[in-house]
Amino acid sequence: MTEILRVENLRKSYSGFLAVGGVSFSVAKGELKALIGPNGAGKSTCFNMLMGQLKPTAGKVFLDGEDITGRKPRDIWRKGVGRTFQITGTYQSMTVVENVQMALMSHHRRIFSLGPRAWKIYRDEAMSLLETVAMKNQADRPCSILAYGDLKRLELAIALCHKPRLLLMDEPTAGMAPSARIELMQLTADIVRDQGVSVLFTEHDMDVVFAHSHHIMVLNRGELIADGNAAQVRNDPRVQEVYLGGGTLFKENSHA
Ligand SMILES: Nc1ncnc2c1ncn2[C@@H]1O[C@H](COP(=O)(O)OP(=O)(O)OP(=O)(O)O)[C@@H](O)[C@H]1O
Repeated sequence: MTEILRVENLRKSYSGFLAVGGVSFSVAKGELKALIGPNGAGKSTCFNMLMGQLKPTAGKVFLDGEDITGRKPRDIWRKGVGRTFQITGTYQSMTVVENVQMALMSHHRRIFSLGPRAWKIYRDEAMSLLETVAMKNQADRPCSILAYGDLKRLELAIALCHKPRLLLMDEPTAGMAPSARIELMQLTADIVRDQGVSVLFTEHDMDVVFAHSHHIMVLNRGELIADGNAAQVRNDPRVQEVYLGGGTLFKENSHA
């Protein structure tokens, strides 16, 4: 297994309160890995430390072997760590393809160097990314009229503009209908398989988590209590205890 991300003994305390208490884990190249846990477990705190928004109290983060601990978010993003958020950050007045072109211009650092010609360039590349997320037929629609699930797929295309080696997805399916959730994660799994990108995501919907993740980590009160495949995590007594018996959360028809 080749690691893209390695986290060693990462800790964060807020005025003496230990939100993340020394977690260690890794994400492999081409892996789709979930980080789950009850509310307040420390998932967002962990993500924010990986992405540079929060400085760890202690511990190290390595990207492809390089120490990126405490680096600025923009540096980490430039090094190939992308992120999607719970709330989409698209420009509502622009069309779908223009939003992707804008992200491509930013990636190629040409955003301020072009005038009206801007919308002619990167269109083919943008259309190809829209094809990846099955949004090509909506390219010229304004974002303001898109369904929420389509906005999330567009956000994924925008994140891919920067050719991330690792993509962090914070509750990607929040606010979506159950069928759209499964579709979005299937799309993400296809991208992981076809492009070799690694994805680490947090999620509250256990059907989504158990249907698509290669591995699952469980955080509870800032401590990592499990890290394994679906069957290992489902059968872990500490995990079952945290999820109040598990029966209703870990469905038998989920993939092992
Ligand atoms: N800025 C802060 N100051 C003080 N405490 C904080 C701060 N941010 C988070 N916490 C606390 O740290 C703990 C972990 O919070 P965090 O948001 O990381 O959890 P989470 O697992 O992402 O939760 P959720 O699933 O509800 O988003 C919680 O007890 C939270 O109240």
